[in-house]
Amino acid sequence: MTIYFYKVWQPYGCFSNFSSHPIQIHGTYWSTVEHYYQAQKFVGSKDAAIIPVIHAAATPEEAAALGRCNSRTLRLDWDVVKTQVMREAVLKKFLTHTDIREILLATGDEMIVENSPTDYFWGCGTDKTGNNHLGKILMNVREEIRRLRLYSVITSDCLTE
Ligand SMILES: Nc1nc(O)c(N)c(N[C@@H]2O[C@H](COP(=O)(O)O)[C@@H](O)[C@H]2O)n1
Repeated sequence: MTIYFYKVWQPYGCFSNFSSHPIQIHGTYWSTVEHYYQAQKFVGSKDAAIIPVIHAAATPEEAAALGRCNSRTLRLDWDVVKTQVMREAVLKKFLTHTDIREILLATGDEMIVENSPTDYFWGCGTDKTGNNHLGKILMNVREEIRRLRLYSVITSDCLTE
């Protein structure tokens, strides 16, 4: 059975990048994956001054609005790197937070889909034909964590909180 998620207050809301699960990447804490992802759009761009503003945004909605403002210039390689940026942040989120890691692992091999009515890149869009890249990343991260868990059993290592 396909697992659909979108808003944080709906079933599987912890899979949303807007969920309140902070991450630390390259020594900096980010309130949500969405804060980190939106800020990365401007690394090395002439509008990089917006990065600390996005970092300090009170909500992921505010961070997204800042990052989506059309008058700012995105980094030149954004379309090339954005999927990798997202994967790194989503992996970090599920390695950091034990409770949601267990929820992700408990989905077994089910298909996971971001049920966004508007986004045909990260989600499936209103007619379900979208690319669902966020769902694909979540399934890939699920596999990666299973691999790491197997490795930790073999080596008696631990996944750290
Ligand atoms: N508007 C909105 N509300 C939510 O609750 C969402 N989960 C999303 N989707 C996320 O938006 C991000 C993509 O942003 P850009 O279009 O690249 O600026 C990504 O994190 C989606 O998962 N949108």
